[in-house]
Amino acid sequence: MASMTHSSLPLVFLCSLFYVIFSSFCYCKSVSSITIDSLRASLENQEDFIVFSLIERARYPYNSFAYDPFFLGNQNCSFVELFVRETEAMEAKFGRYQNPEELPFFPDYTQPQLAPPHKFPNFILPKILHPPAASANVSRRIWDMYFNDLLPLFTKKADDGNYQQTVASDLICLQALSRRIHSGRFVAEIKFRDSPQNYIPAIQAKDSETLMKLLTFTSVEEAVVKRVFKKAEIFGQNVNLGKNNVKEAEDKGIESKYKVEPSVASKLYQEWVIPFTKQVEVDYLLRRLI
Ligand SMILES: O=C(O)C(=O)C[C@]1(C(=O)O)C=C[C@@H](O)C=C1
Repeated sequence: MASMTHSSLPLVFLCSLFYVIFSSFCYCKSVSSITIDSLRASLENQEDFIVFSLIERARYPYNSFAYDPFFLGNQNCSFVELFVRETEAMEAKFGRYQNPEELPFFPDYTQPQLAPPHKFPNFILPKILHPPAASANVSRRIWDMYFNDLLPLFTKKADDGNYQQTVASDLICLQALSRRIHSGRFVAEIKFRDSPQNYIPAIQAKDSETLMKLLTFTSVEEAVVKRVFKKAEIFGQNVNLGKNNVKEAEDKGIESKYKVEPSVASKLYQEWVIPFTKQVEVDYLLRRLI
Protein backbone atom coordinates (compact mmCIF):
# COMPACT_ATOMS: atom_id res chain seq x y z
CA MET A 1 0.00 0.00 0.00
CA ALA A 2 1.38 3.42 -0.92
CA SER A 3 2.38 5.42 2.11
CA MET A 4 1.48 9.09 2.42
CA THR A 5 4.38 11.49 1.88
CA HIS A 6 4.90 14.51 4.11
CA SER A 7 4.29 16.79 1.14
CA SER A 8 0.73 15.44 0.56
CA LEU A 9 -0.40 16.01 4.18
CA PRO A 10 -1.31 19.71 3.83
CA LEU A 11 -3.34 18.86 0.73
CA VAL A 12 -5.26 16.12 2.59
CA PHE A 13 -5.85 18.50 5.48
CA LEU A 14 -7.12 21.23 3.15
CA CYS A 15 -9.39 18.80 1.30
CA SER A 16 -10.87 17.50 4.58
CA LEU A 17 -11.40 21.05 5.82
CA PHE A 18 -13.07 21.98 2.56
CA TYR A 19 -15.28 18.85 2.78
CA VAL A 20 -16.39 19.65 6.35
CA ILE A 21 -17.13 23.29 5.51
CA PHE A 22 -18.88 22.40 2.25
CA SER A 23 -21.05 19.64 3.76
CA SER A 24 -22.12 21.79 6.72
CA PHE A 25 -22.91 24.61 4.30
CA CYS A 26 -25.06 22.22 2.22
CA TYR A 27 -26.76 20.88 5.35
CA CYS A 28 -27.60 24.33 6.73
CA LYS A 29 -28.78 25.47 3.33
CA SER A 30 -30.96 22.34 2.90
CA VAL A 31 -32.48 22.63 6.38
CA SER A 32 -33.24 26.28 5.74
CA SER A 33 -34.91 25.30 2.46
CA ILE A 34 -37.62 23.58 4.55
CA THR A 35 -40.11 26.28 5.39
CA ILE A 36 -43.55 26.36 6.93
CA ASP A 37 -44.92 26.87 3.39
CA SER A 38 -43.08 23.83 1.99
CA LEU A 39 -44.36 21.73 4.91
CA ARG A 40 -47.92 22.99 4.36
CA ALA A 41 -47.59 22.08 0.68
CA SER A 42 -46.57 18.55 1.72
CA LEU A 43 -49.58 18.29 4.07
CA GLU A 44 -51.79 19.41 1.19
CA ASN A 45 -50.37 16.68 -1.10
CA GLN A 46 -50.97 14.07 1.57
CA GLU A 47 -54.69 14.98 1.58
CA ASP A 48 -55.09 13.42 -1.88
CA PHE A 49 -53.75 10.08 -0.70
CA ILE A 50 -55.84 10.12 2.48
CA VAL A 51 -59.04 10.79 0.51
CA PHE A 52 -58.18 8.06 -2.03
CA SER A 53 -57.40 5.59 0.82
CA LEU A 54 -60.85 6.20 2.33
CA ILE A 55 -62.44 5.68 -1.09
CA GLU A 56 -60.54 2.38 -1.47
CA ARG A 57 -61.59 1.18 2.01
CA ALA A 58 -65.22 2.11 1.24
CA ARG A 59 -65.26 -0.57 -1.50
CA TYR A 60 -65.68 -3.15 1.29
CA PRO A 61 -68.38 -3.26 3.94
CA TYR A 62 -67.52 -2.94 7.62
CA ASN A 63 -66.68 -6.68 7.91
CA SER A 64 -66.82 -6.95 11.69
CA PHE A 65 -65.10 -10.36 11.75
CA ALA A 66 -61.83 -8.54 11.04
CA TYR A 67 -62.12 -6.63 14.32
CA ASP A 68 -63.60 -9.22 16.68
CA PRO A 69 -61.07 -10.37 19.27
CA PHE A 70 -60.04 -14.01 19.36
CA PHE A 71 -57.51 -16.09 21.27
CA LEU A 72 -54.24 -16.86 19.57
CA GLY A 73 -52.05 -19.04 21.80
CA ASN A 74 -52.37 -17.27 25.13
CA GLN A 75 -53.07 -13.77 23.81
CA ASN A 76 -56.21 -11.91 22.84
CA CYS A 77 -55.91 -10.40 19.41
CA SER A 78 -57.87 -9.57 16.25
CA PHE A 79 -57.46 -10.34 12.55
CA VAL A 80 -56.56 -6.71 11.83
CA GLU A 81 -54.03 -6.50 14.68
CA LEU A 82 -52.33 -9.65 13.51
CA PHE A 83 -52.21 -8.38 9.92
CA VAL A 84 -50.80 -4.96 10.88
CA ARG A 85 -48.20 -6.48 13.23
CA GLU A 86 -46.98 -8.99 10.67
CA THR A 87 -46.97 -6.48 7.79
CA GLU A 88 -45.06 -3.92 9.84
CA ALA A 89 -42.54 -6.57 10.88
CA MET A 90 -41.98 -7.48 7.23
CA GLU A 91 -41.81 -3.84 6.07
CA ALA A 92 -39.31 -3.05 8.84
CA LYS A 93 -37.00 -5.69 7.38
CA PHE A 94 -36.97 -3.68 4.15
CA GLY A 95 -36.23 -0.37 5.86
CA ARG A 96 -39.66 1.29 6.02
CA TYR A 97 -38.92 2.81 9.43
CA GLN A 98 -35.55 4.17 8.32
CA ASN A 99 -37.70 7.00 7.06
CA PRO A 100 -38.43 9.29 10.04
CA GLU A 101 -41.87 10.11 8.59
CA GLU A 102 -42.98 6.50 9.16
CA LEU A 103 -43.88 5.20 12.62
CA PRO A 104 -45.09 1.64 13.30
CA PHE A 105 -48.27 0.95 15.29
CA PHE A 106 -46.58 -2.06 16.92
CA PRO A 107 -42.95 -1.01 17.47
CA ASP A 108 -42.34 -3.96 19.82
CA TYR A 109 -42.89 -6.39 16.98
CA THR A 110 -40.75 -4.67 14.33
CA GLN A 111 -37.79 -6.70 13.13
CA PRO A 112 -34.19 -5.70 12.46
CA GLN A 113 -33.54 -4.57 8.92
CA LEU A 114 -32.74 -7.42 6.54
CA ALA A 115 -32.17 -5.54 3.28
CA PRO A 116 -28.80 -3.80 2.94
CA PRO A 117 -28.78 -0.36 4.59
CA HIS A 118 -28.96 2.44 2.07
CA LYS A 119 -28.21 6.10 2.16
CA PHE A 120 -31.52 7.81 2.77
CA PRO A 121 -32.02 9.98 -0.32
CA ASN A 122 -33.78 12.81 1.43
CA PHE A 123 -30.87 13.34 3.80
CA ILE A 124 -32.35 16.41 5.48
CA LEU A 125 -35.39 14.84 7.15
CA PRO A 126 -33.52 12.37 9.38
CA LYS A 127 -31.45 15.23 10.75
CA ILE A 128 -34.03 17.93 11.21
CA LEU A 129 -35.85 16.63 14.31
CA HIS A 130 -34.52 17.29 17.80
CA PRO A 131 -33.87 13.68 18.97
CA PRO A 132 -35.55 13.75 22.41
CA ALA A 133 -38.64 15.42 20.89
CA ALA A 134 -38.88 13.10 17.87
CA SER A 135 -40.56 10.49 20.09
CA ALA A 136 -43.82 12.53 20.20
CA ASN A 137 -46.30 9.86 19.21
CA VAL A 138 -50.10 9.54 19.09
CA SER A 139 -50.32 6.19 17.25
CA ARG A 140 -52.60 4.66 19.90
CA ARG A 141 -55.09 7.54 19.58
CA ILE A 142 -55.04 7.27 15.78
CA TRP A 143 -55.73 3.53 16.02
CA ASP A 144 -58.66 3.95 18.43
CA MET A 145 -60.16 6.88 16.49
CA TYR A 146 -59.93 5.01 13.17
CA PHE A 147 -61.65 1.84 14.36
CA ASN A 148 -64.10 3.26 16.90
CA ASP A 149 -65.15 6.55 15.32
CA LEU A 150 -64.22 6.82 11.66
CA LEU A 151 -64.77 3.39 10.11
CA PRO A 152 -68.46 3.10 11.11
CA LEU A 153 -69.09 6.50 9.46
CA PHE A 154 -68.21 5.46 5.92
CA THR A 155 -68.65 1.69 5.63
CA LYS A 156 -71.86 -0.27 5.11
CA LYS A 157 -72.97 -2.53 7.98
CA ALA A 158 -72.45 -5.81 6.12
CA ASP A 159 -70.03 -8.66 5.61
CA ASP A 160 -68.63 -9.82 2.25
CA GLY A 161 -65.87 -12.11 3.55
CA ASN A 162 -63.04 -10.07 1.98
CA TYR A 163 -61.20 -9.81 5.28
CA GLN A 164 -57.65 -9.70 3.96
CA GLN A 165 -58.49 -6.96 1.43
CA THR A 166 -60.39 -5.08 4.13
CA VAL A 167 -57.55 -4.99 6.66
CA ALA A 168 -54.98 -4.26 3.92
CA SER A 169 -57.05 -1.14 3.07
CA ASP A 170 -57.30 -0.30 6.76
CA LEU A 171 -53.52 -0.38 7.05
CA ILE A 172 -53.12 1.95 4.06
CA CYS A 173 -55.53 4.45 5.71
CA LEU A 174 -53.80 4.13 9.08
CA GLN A 175 -50.32 4.63 7.63
CA ALA A 176 -51.45 7.67 5.62
CA LEU A 177 -53.11 9.21 8.69
CA SER A 178 -50.12 8.47 10.89
CA ARG A 179 -47.68 10.03 8.40
CA ARG A 180 -49.85 13.17 8.15
CA ILE A 181 -50.43 13.57 11.86
CA HIS A 182 -46.83 12.88 12.87
CA SER A 183 -45.69 15.49 10.30
CA GLY A 184 -46.64 17.76 13.20
CA ARG A 185 -43.12 17.06 14.55
CA PHE A 186 -41.51 18.65 11.48
CA VAL A 187 -43.98 21.55 11.51
CA ALA A 188 -43.26 22.20 15.21
CA GLU A 189 -39.50 22.10 14.63
CA ILE A 190 -39.70 24.69 11.84
CA LYS A 191 -42.04 26.92 13.86
CA PHE A 192 -39.57 26.72 16.76
CA ARG A 193 -36.57 27.51 14.53
CA ASP A 194 -38.44 30.43 12.93
CA SER A 195 -39.11 32.14 16.26
CA PRO A 196 -37.58 30.36 19.28
CA GLN A 197 -38.10 33.49 21.42
CA ASN A 198 -41.89 33.01 21.12
CA TYR A 199 -41.85 29.39 22.25
CA ILE A 200 -39.05 29.15 24.84
CA PRO A 201 -40.88 30.77 27.81
CA ALA A 202 -43.94 28.49 27.36
CA ILE A 203 -41.72 25.41 26.92
CA GLN A 204 -39.77 26.26 30.07
CA ALA A 205 -43.03 26.80 31.97
CA LYS A 206 -44.39 23.48 30.52
CA ASP A 207 -47.44 25.52 29.49
CA SER A 208 -49.27 23.33 26.94
CA GLU A 209 -52.20 25.74 26.64
CA THR A 210 -50.03 28.69 25.58
CA LEU A 211 -48.09 26.47 23.18
CA MET A 212 -51.37 25.32 21.64
CA LYS A 213 -52.42 28.96 21.13
CA LEU A 214 -49.04 29.92 19.66
CA LEU A 215 -49.06 27.19 17.05
CA THR A 216 -52.71 27.57 16.01
CA PHE A 217 -53.61 29.32 12.73
CA THR A 218 -57.40 29.22 12.52
CA SER A 219 -57.62 30.49 8.93
CA VAL A 220 -55.19 27.76 7.77
CA GLU A 221 -57.28 25.10 9.51
CA GLU A 222 -60.50 26.38 7.93
CA ALA A 223 -58.90 26.29 4.47
CA VAL A 224 -57.67 22.71 5.04
CA VAL A 225 -61.13 21.48 6.07
CA LYS A 226 -62.82 23.17 3.08
CA ARG A 227 -60.24 21.81 0.65
CA VAL A 228 -60.59 18.24 1.95
CA PHE A 229 -64.38 18.46 1.56
CA LYS A 230 -63.91 19.60 -2.05
CA LYS A 231 -61.35 16.87 -2.79
CA ALA A 232 -63.71 14.17 -1.48
CA GLU A 233 -66.48 15.66 -3.64
CA ILE A 234 -64.33 15.65 -6.79
CA PHE A 235 -62.32 12.43 -6.32
CA GLY A 236 -65.17 10.34 -4.95
CA GLN A 237 -68.04 11.11 -7.29
CA ASN A 238 -69.93 8.12 -8.71
CA VAL A 239 -69.83 8.70 -12.46
CA ASN A 240 -73.01 8.08 -14.46
CA LEU A 241 -73.27 8.40 -18.24
CA GLY A 242 -76.96 9.20 -18.66
CA LYS A 243 -80.33 7.71 -17.71
CA ASN A 244 -79.51 4.04 -18.38
CA ASN A 245 -76.51 4.26 -16.13
CA VAL A 246 -78.58 5.80 -13.36
CA LYS A 247 -80.86 2.75 -13.59
CA GLU A 248 -77.82 0.46 -13.61
CA ALA A 249 -76.40 2.25 -10.59
CA GLU A 250 -79.71 1.85 -8.74
CA ASP A 251 -79.76 -1.87 -9.57
CA LYS A 252 -76.27 -2.21 -8.15
CA GLY A 253 -77.45 -0.51 -4.97
CA ILE A 254 -75.38 2.65 -5.42
CA GLU A 255 -77.60 5.22 -3.70
CA SER A 256 -75.15 7.96 -2.95
CA LYS A 257 -73.60 10.46 -5.31
CA TYR A 258 -70.26 9.90 -3.55
CA LYS A 259 -68.12 6.89 -2.66
CA VAL A 260 -67.31 8.57 0.66
CA GLU A 261 -69.52 11.41 1.86
CA PRO A 262 -67.44 14.64 1.66
CA SER A 263 -68.76 15.59 5.10
CA VAL A 264 -67.06 12.47 6.54
CA ALA A 265 -63.69 13.48 5.04
CA SER A 266 -63.98 17.04 6.38
CA LYS A 267 -65.16 15.76 9.79
CA LEU A 268 -62.11 13.47 9.88
CA TYR A 269 -59.87 16.50 9.47
CA GLN A 270 -61.79 18.86 11.71
CA GLU A 271 -62.33 16.50 14.64
CA TRP A 272 -59.26 14.30 14.53
CA VAL A 273 -56.48 14.94 12.01
CA ILE A 274 -55.90 18.61 12.83
CA PRO A 275 -56.37 18.26 16.64
CA PHE A 276 -54.04 15.21 16.72
CA THR A 277 -51.43 17.06 14.61
CA LYS A 278 -51.59 19.94 17.07
CA GLN A 279 -51.22 17.54 20.00
CA VAL A 280 -48.07 16.12 18.33
CA GLU A 281 -46.76 19.68 17.88
CA VAL A 282 -47.32 20.49 21.57
CA ASP A 283 -45.76 17.19 22.75
CA TYR A 284 -42.78 17.82 20.47
CA LEU A 285 -42.24 21.39 21.70
CA LEU A 286 -42.50 20.34 25.36
CA ARG A 287 -39.43 18.15 24.74
CA ARG A 288 -37.65 20.65 22.46
CA LEU A 289 -35.26 21.99 25.13
CA ILE A 290 -34.28 18.65 26.71
O1 LIG B 1 -50.04 24.72 9.14
C1 LIG B 1 -49.74 24.72 10.33
O2 LIG B 1 -49.25 25.72 10.91
C2 LIG B 1 -49.93 23.52 11.12
O3 LIG B 1 -49.47 23.47 12.25
C3 LIG B 1 -50.76 22.40 10.59
C4 LIG B 1 -52.22 22.55 10.99
C5 LIG B 1 -52.95 21.31 10.38
O4 LIG B 1 -52.98 20.28 11.04
O5 LIG B 1 -53.39 21.41 9.23
C6 LIG B 1 -52.31 22.51 12.47
C7 LIG B 1 -52.38 23.65 13.21
C8 LIG B 1 -52.59 24.99 12.63
O6 LIG B 1 -53.56 25.69 13.31
C9 LIG B 1 -52.89 24.93 11.19
C10 LIG B 1 -52.81 23.79 10.46
